[in-house]
Amino acid sequence: MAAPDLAPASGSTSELARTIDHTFLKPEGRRADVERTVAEAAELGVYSVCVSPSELPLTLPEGSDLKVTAVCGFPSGKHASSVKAAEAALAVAQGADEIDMVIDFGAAIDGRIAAVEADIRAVRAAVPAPTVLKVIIESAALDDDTVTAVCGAAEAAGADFVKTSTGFHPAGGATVHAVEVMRRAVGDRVAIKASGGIRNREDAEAMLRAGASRLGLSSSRTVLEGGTGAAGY
Ligand SMILES: O=C[C@H](O)COP(=O)(O)O
Repeated sequence: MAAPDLAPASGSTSELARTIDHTFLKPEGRRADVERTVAEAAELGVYSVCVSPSELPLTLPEGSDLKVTAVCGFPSGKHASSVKAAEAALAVAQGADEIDMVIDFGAAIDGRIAAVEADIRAVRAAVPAPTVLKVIIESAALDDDTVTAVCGAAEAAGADFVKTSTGFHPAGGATVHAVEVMRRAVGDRVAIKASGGIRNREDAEAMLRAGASRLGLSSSRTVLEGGTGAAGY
């Protein structure tokens, strides 16, 4: 398993940028939107650019150290495990450094945690380290006990990160409370990514203080510049 990325929050804008997966996942996204997102990610100095798997391979700016993140089983999580595994493996073959997979959170609500763990294990087996595997639990759709149980399943299955949200669920996105519950569940053994609905710097820094070490943001520029971003993905 890759070493968890647990660097604490720090005050500088460039250090905040290095916690960000700059994200563009709009279903109606066009190639020019993705190219703009990649260029903006490089300009802002963020950690990675996060896109849909059909956008891979990406052309990165010359000399850039930008990482590539692809989502998997996104956004519903209701894909067969073998399909998620194949999707993740293809994304890595096409240049993804990190995979953000969505669990079957309906199964989690049912209490079928062993099935959730098996689903994560299937993807982990398809994309072993050094690929970083993040597990999106859609925390706003789950109660705290279920969030805790799913975090345990993700840890047991070898995930590098647990991640709050897709940003697509009507129940909402990341909250400080969810990050705190996740931190209690995984300690410092698994890293935490907060994503979905983070629109300003104050909220971004609150997530980091609560225990996240990575942020998923479509409003990266506005957040880094201290403004308030619009809803988006
Ligand atoms: O994982 C990333 C999310 O889709 C980003 O959500 P957002 O558009 O609310 O920042």
